[in-house]
Amino acid sequence: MADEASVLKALESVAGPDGKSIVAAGLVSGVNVSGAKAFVSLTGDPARAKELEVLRVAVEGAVKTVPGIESAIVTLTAERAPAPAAPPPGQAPQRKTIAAIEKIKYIVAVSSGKGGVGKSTTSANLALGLAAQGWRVGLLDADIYGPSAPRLFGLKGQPEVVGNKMIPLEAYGLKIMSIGFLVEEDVPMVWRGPMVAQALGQMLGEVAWGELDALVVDMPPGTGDAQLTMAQQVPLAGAVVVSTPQDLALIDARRGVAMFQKVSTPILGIIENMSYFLCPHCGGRTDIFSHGGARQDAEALGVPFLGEVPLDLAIRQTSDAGTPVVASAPDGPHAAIYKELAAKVKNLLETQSRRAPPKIVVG
Ligand SMILES: Nc1ncnc2c1ncn2[C@@H]1O[C@H](COP(=O)(O)OP(=O)(O)OP(=O)(O)O)[C@@H](O)[C@H]1O
Repeated sequence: MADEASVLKALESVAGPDGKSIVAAGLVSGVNVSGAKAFVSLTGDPARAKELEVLRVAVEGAVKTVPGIESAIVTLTAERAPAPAAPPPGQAPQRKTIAAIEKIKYIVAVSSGKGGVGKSTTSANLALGLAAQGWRVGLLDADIYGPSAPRLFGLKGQPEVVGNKMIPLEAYGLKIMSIGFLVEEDVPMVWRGPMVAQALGQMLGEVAWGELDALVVDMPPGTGDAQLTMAQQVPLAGAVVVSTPQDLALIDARRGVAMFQKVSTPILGIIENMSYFLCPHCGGRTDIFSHGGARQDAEALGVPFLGEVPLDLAIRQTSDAGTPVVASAPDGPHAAIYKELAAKVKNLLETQSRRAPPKIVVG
């Protein structure tokens, strides 16, 4: 079976613009083999974009000669200049967009300041809630540290590649793409900045999303470099920040809000997850953590508070069984909560002016 080493070996025979092997010249920034598919990223000087494009085709040909490889996706990533300093007050930062995603009306990030607050569960149910409003919806699981779409939607297998595009998997009417479909589950992933950009670029620009009203992006938790890179590179229409009521999570949520503000992405609002406990036996409500913190935080930060989702056994069980609650019990009380949140998000997206269409910026 083909592996990264055999692909890299084949790449050694490809000469770069200066005649040296592209491997020796350091142009290969990532190689990933998944079954019979190879993903190769080339990183080079944007001033040589034309030469690199010719090279991309040559690399594709070379990779396909490796026994066991049936298709190759080769992408070009511009060498990133150091992150620009904060823009002058009142001026939006320059946005580097790595892919043209013109058929997607709104791209919405779902983010959290820290892990484990239910960001993925919220993303999945929010996406289903938007679909329930009649929208065509995609879900991009960009959580490179712990992709959860395979578990949440009970999806296994790899996306088919047709031409040079990956076909998203489908579940409950959503088009779904996850980094978890591309890499083995138990392979530890170490992500450097350019690889994050590369992976995201592939999942956005090299997936046949088709026409979508909304693409919900389940972001990696936290507010570090990877998250900032993503927020900068995706032409986001807005961001939803998920938080739990504990103080620490709220401090992190504030950081999450600040991160999007830094890259001039409108915050659509904060959702408080695991806000209160609903007893499955008596239906009684208990505020396990001090309640209302996210609402107060949202008010203090001047961003909308979208609503509360209870800590509820049915939500956990359905999420972990691959049947998110909005899909498995669409008329139940939990689905009603998510649908209401989705209606608010839809309304905010529609009322807020649409961002300029993304441009491919090289350099
Ligand atoms: N409202 C809720 N009620 C009950 N369980 C929940 C709720 N929201 C999420 N969970 C459960 O909490 C766990 C963590 O949720 P999830 O994976 O969505 O979090 P996350 O923030 O995406 O985590 P990570 O940072 O690890 O990606 C899961 O087992 C999920 O089923």
